[in-house]
Amino acid sequence: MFSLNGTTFTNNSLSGVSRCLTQSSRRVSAPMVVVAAVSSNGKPGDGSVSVLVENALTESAAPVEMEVKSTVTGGVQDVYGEDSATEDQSITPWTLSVASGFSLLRNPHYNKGLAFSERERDTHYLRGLLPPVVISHDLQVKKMMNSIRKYDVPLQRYMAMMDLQEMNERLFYKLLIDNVEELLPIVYTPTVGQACQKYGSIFRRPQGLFISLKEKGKIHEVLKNWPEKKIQVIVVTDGERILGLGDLGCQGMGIPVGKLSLYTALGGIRPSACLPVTIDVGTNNENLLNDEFYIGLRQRRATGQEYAELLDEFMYAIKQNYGEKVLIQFEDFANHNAFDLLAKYGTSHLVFNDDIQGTASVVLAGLMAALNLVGGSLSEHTFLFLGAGEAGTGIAELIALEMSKQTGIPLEETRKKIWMLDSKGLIVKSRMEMLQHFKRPWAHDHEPVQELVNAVKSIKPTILIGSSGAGRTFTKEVVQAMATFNEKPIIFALSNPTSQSECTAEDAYSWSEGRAIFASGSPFAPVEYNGKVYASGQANNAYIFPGFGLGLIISGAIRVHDDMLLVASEALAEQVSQENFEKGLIYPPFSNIRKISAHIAAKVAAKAYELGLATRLPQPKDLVAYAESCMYSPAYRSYR
Ligand SMILES: NC(=O)C1=CN([C@@H]2O[C@H](COP(=O)(O)OP(=O)(O)OC[C@H]3O[C@@H](n4cnc5c(N)ncnc54)[C@H](OP(=O)(O)O)[C@@H]3O)[C@@H](O)[C@H]2O)C=CC1
Ligand SMILES: CC(=O)C(=O)O
Ligand SMILES: [Mg+2]
Repeated sequence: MFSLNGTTFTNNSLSGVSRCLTQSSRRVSAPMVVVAAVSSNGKPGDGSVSVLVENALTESAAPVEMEVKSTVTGGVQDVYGEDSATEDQSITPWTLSVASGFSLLRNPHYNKGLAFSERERDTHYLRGLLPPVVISHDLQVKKMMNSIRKYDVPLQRYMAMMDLQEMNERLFYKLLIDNVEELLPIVYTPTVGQACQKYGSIFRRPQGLFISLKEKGKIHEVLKNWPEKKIQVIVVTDGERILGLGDLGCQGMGIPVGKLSLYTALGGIRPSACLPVTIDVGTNNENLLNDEFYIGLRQRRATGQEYAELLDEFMYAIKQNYGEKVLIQFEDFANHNAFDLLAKYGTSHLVFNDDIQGTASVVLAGLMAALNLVGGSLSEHTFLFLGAGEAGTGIAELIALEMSKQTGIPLEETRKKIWMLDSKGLIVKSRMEMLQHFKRPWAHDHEPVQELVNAVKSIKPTILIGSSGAGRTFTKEVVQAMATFNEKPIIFALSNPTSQSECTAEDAYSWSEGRAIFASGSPFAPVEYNGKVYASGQANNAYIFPGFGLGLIISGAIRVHDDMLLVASEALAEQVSQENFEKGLIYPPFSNIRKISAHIAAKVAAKAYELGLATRLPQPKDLVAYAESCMYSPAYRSYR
């Protein structure tokens, strides 16, 4: 235990105290680092734990290095700072210093690289550690984009981005925000898929928490090893259905890391409030099990009670550590767990399944916008899905709900406008007994149909949605069939990454003779067909979850409700401009995403207040302005 300027530090309370200090200081400047060679549990350890403390202690804190040498309790300190009477006992070698000099440059939260001003270089012992030039944040962005563009291989660009995130967090986020359309495909789909496939080889430093079966019984303590304490959003995966790439086990970590970087860049959640988690219960991926560089548990997946117990311990440890209002986003779980987890924890925690709910909301928004181009109301359309899993049935249910709200027709009836095909063919009543529970509402009267093309010809959908994870399944025959009975066929190829997309933008436009209204989960470059350029939209839940999460946080919501998903869809659809429609776009450009997120957040928050699910009172008058004011900005802070 020791005191500094009236604040008492103990081994156990150190990190907690450090966060309190951070929270209480918005106008901080001298970045402070506390270093102790103990574990965060307060036990003597072999590693060192760094806890960042923005200096809120005094207005005039000098950026000098202060060392507090500890003795074993009760001992007498000798001239060397050691207690010879107790030298056989373990000690805690505390050092406490303002982050300055070399350590400041190595600290991603505070580092500004060449943007440190002349004054900061003087006051923070940076002279000589940096070349003489001082450059602006904007010039740093330009320079970094130049370097990133030099890499031809997307994975190299991804690694350069990850290195930057670990070197200079604010530059990383400014780069991403200022160049979102160019960099989204790098930090997110499709490149993040490749990164997960190679995560074992490219793993350098922890970007999130790995919670494996080895941590069973200790998850509460493991959470304390994460340096940040005030967590608002957790994205968690167990790696079993990573994009359309299948079971990538522990290497799925790239997904929570990527999603959370979008929470910050697109939704303005502070990076320190984001926690990526990968639950490792093993993998059934033989290639990974035999890969010497695999980083996860080398065993087949635990299931049943063993799985449920680990998840249960995790969910309750989260609540114990971070409280009732931390948002837990389930991501890329396999459907045999995803629906059950959402149902199980939906009544006790603030949970959101992005694949089921976020995808539903983004697709509904795209459809609402598409109706401006094709006419008719939702209930006048007929829907066919290829893929009846999380994404497919999640979207179908939200569309049916919206149709029911618009028309007053019961949900059981509106569902009849929606047809689904899985790997065994069209979902029909005769298959009912064998169907998983989430497919049953979609089993309608029809003779069995095996092939998609035959289902298209028989059902004659106006809207075709791919959510199968099976690449190139919208064949020429399928798209041509859609174009024979639809003037403007609406075709969504949602599966990620690009390799798994049900068709390409070029396929959709050329096979439909330029008449398709097309959107895809991973981006495609504009396509030229018959002398005209067609730009397609990206139907990806990245439009929804950042703003949705922000809305939950600013209202202090305690539960997610379907009506919040519906208003999020409306908010997104409202952001599509006439100019976008004229280009055939049904989503607004990602370059406006922070404004879009603020609108989504405002509508979600308003709905939370209306439903009595908001706890942050009183309700702000202008929720859009409030949402915007809460958003993290990557602008550099100046250090005194
Ligand atoms: N754009 C976006 O924002 C999002 C995109 N996705 C993408 O959607 C895809 C599916 O995800 P998700 O729903 O979670 O996965 P699921 O595993 O839950 O569902 C996949 C469904 O596709 C069916 N399927 C698989 N292969 C075929 C095939 N060849 N023909 C017909 N049906 C097939 C499966 O059938 P069966 O049940 O018989 O096995 C299952 O019903 C992924 O690629 C994912 O990346 C997901 C979320 C968001
Ligand atoms: C986008 C997304 O969440 C997925 O493909 O799983
Ligand atoms: Mg996902």
